[in-house]
Amino acid sequence: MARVLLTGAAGRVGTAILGGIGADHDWRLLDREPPTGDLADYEYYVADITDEEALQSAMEDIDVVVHLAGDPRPEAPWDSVLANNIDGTHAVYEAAVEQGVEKVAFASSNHAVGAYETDRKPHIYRTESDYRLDGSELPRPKNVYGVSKAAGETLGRYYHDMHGLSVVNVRIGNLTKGHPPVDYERGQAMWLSYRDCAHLFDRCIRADYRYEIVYGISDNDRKYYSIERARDVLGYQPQDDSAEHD
Ligand SMILES: NC(=O)C1=CN([C@@H]2O[C@H](COP(=O)(O)OP(=O)(O)OC[C@H]3O[C@@H](n4cnc5c(N)ncnc54)[C@H](O)[C@@H]3O)[C@@H](O)[C@H]2O)C=CC1
Ligand SMILES: O=C1O[C@H](COP(=O)(O)O)[C@@H](O)[C@H](O)[C@H]1O
Repeated sequence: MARVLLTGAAGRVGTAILGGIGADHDWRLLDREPPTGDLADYEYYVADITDEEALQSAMEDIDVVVHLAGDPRPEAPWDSVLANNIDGTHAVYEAAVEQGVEKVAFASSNHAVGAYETDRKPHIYRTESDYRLDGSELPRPKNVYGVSKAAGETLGRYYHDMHGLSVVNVRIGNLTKGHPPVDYERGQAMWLSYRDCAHLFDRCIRADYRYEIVYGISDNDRKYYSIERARDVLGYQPQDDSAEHD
């Protein structure tokens, strides 16, 4: 069993992960919100992600950090993404190096590459399109939230190259519980089910890798993100497809 620190555990992605693989690893949780419901059963740190002392303590004897904490709003202002997303991710990597953590899985976003869609939409959201981003392309954000996610990916590159951490950046699509977004082609093309989300982060915890950027979507008929890298490197085997909900 890996010893895993999950930051941002009280949010939607954290809920999907713990709901699917909560029994499969030895978890420690961190969030600035106090635990409610089942979260109270876990070892839990209530702290801001920029609190270096709390991070040092939360990462003691931890093998893998799954870093989700941050401002998830595409419309988030600069001061918020600077503090919560960029400073927060920097603080996580600093503590990870200090505490000898082996791997970090970072919740990046489709918004790190949102500008590739300009002039190509809505065609690329449709089944007949074979346009794919595969993770080898440069970031092209359309908002400062996306800029903060690109910065997080680059921080990971630095901490991999200069400090030897294994890093996987998961450019998460659109996570929704139960069914894909309705009347939203883009959201259907980048849908990530709760089940596939939990499985994908399980693979991030278990697999061996160096520095990776993968897309976190289900195996949707409509897609403009390739999941081949996640399949090849992580052993990701998604079970869901937004088309099954049409
Ligand atoms: N939900 C989605 O479809 C997607 C999410 N993501 C990323 O995944 C991560 C999690 O997103 P969600 O679960 O959807 O968001 P959420 O808002 O539901 O959860 C985020 C959690 O992080 C905590 N948090 C925020 N700032 C913090 C801070 N400064 N210190 C400590 N805890 C803090 C919040 O209290 C919350 O529990 C975010 O980094 C987001 O950018 C990326 C792409 C898509
Ligand atoms: O990064 C994120 O992306 C999803 C999907 O983006 P949207 O533009 O289709 O809403 C978003 O729902 C989530 O809040 C955000 O963190």
